[in-house]
Amino acid sequence: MAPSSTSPPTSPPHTSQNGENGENSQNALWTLQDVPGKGKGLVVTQDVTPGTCLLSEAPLITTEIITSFDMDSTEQQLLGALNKLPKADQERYRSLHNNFSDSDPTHPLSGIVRSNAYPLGVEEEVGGVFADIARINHSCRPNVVQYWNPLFEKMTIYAVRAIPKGTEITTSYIPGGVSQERKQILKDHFGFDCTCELCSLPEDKLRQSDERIARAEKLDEMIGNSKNIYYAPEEVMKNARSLLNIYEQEGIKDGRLSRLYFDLFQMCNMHGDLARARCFVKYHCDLKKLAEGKDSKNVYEVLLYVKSPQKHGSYEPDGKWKTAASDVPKGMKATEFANWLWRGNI
Ligand SMILES: C[S@@+](CC[C@H](N)C(=O)[O-])C[C@H]1O[C@@H](n2cnc3c(N)ncnc32)[C@H](O)[C@@H]1O
Repeated sequence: MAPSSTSPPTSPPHTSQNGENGENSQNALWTLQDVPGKGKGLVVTQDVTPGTCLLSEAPLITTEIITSFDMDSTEQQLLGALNKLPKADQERYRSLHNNFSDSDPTHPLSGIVRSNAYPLGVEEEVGGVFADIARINHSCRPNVVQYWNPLFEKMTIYAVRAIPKGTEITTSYIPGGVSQERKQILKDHFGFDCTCELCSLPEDKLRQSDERIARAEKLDEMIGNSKNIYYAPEEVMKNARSLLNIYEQEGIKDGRLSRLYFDLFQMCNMHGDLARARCFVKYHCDLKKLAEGKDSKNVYEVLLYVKSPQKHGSYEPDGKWKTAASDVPKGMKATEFANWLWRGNI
């Protein structure tokens, strides 16, 4: 369980936003509260189901304005950008947490960027500071996923697991890894010692989790290797099933899971198996919808392949696993279907 707080809320409850057009619903979904050992955090005020949009927010400031590596100039550029904002937004920015206020007291605005900015897209250099999203603490087993929606120029936060009332909303600031690596990155880049539910497990449980994650990384590497996909697809299928089991055990619901399904989609397509390709791309698409909303650019892009997997560049019509997209079996029991889907590797 993510930590929850019994402290009184420090702001009134906030409403959900549907992520499609930013309209507010009437539901108060979260409040800003003190969270023991982590400063402030966002805590849900009601049970939240997976796929709920908890926040959809435009940045107060983006780091596009930063053109210098010199800290004094960076601070000046941030000050210039901040002064252009309405007074209330300036105050919201200045009130955000700065983890570097002791080590670098002369650059407070830069310290706020370093402590709170999110990249605006995958492998994107430009970051953004968001007034509410900045209050979400990190967990190595998070319950939400953040996604920069370039179509609306907003960061969205969707629940990817059920979040019981009173539980803190947590996201991951990093891509994953075993506990020692995670701790090191969080310390080096964000300046804090992680106290999340995963890092706080008893030693033996943490060791077991680390072993699973290390094995998952090896499997992921094997599956991502194009030679294996081409020459050893049966082996890849078996390893993918094992990887899926680890993700289930570890509660991993982020991009690693949706990428696994996309890899399988491409592999089945490459071997002419349109029926399984269609199933795997559908699972990928469903996960993207859950984590990014149905108005995500990534969802629009893959919907075409759910309908017509052969339109993807990976399709090889004379592959050795040849099936038609309409060959997906109907009316099977779940175990029978899984046995078909995984080619017996269940
Ligand atoms: C982006 S801010 C999150 C909101 C912040 N707690 C606040 O009061 O505004 C990141 C900071 O929160 C704290 N924090 C976030 N996740 C944490 C975790 N898992 N363990 C310990 N501290 C955490 C650290 O001080 C970190 O530098």
